[in-house]
Amino acid sequence: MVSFDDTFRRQLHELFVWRRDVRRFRTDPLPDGTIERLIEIACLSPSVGLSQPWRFVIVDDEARRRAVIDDFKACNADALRSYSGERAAKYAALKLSGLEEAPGHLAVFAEKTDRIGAGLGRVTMPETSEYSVVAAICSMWLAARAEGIGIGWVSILNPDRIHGVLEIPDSWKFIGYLCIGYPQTECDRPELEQAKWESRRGPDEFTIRR
Ligand SMILES: Cc1cc2c(cc1C)N(C[C@H](O)[C@H](O)[C@H](O)COP(=O)(O)O)c1[nH]c(=O)[nH]c(=O)c1N2
Repeated sequence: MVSFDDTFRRQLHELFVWRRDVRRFRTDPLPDGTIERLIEIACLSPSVGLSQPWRFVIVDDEARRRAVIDDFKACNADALRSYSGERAAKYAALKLSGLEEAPGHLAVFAEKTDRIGAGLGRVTMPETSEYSVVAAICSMWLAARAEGIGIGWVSILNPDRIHGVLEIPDSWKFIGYLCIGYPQTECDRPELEQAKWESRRGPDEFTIRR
């Protein structure tokens, strides 16, 4: 039996508070095997029917990384055009990826056709395979933070282009692109809150009873 004491619980709470979406990375490399170890932890996550639909692509190739950065720039420019006035000015000032600086690039996909798990839990809700992959990313996000490593989730990308750049099978659905590295700073408040883009709200705003 394993049990967790108050000290651990307090520290775990601190981990939740201090996990951040990181966009500002130091460029020093991660120790060999770091991303592989984080993937190992991610694979301990819950998954529908124990289907383990997560698929990880460590992107080391310079040309592919550059193509992802170019795609981000194009998508971000499109996104900027969807805002006007003060919002547009604010959006333009945000830093929304650390793709250029982060030593680690990890693309994450959900395998949609694999028979692992024999379809259990997915018959009425096939999207639960994507949910399982998101759960895996969250585990990795927290585990990384516990080691002082930052992760930034980038979704300002065109999934079809990412598929092409990385030569990914059609049955894999793109879930997210993660930048991984040492953060320049640490903070207990989301960067979007510091930039006055949005503020974090309390649980009362999101909870109802029936
Ligand atoms: C599915 C998904 C997709 C994205 C994000 C998150 C998630 C869950 N986030 C990070 C997001 O902005 C961040 O989590 C919130 O602002 C809250 O900040 P903390 O994560 O608490 O630091 C994010 N951030 C960013 O700068 N560029 C991006 O493309 C995305 N995309």
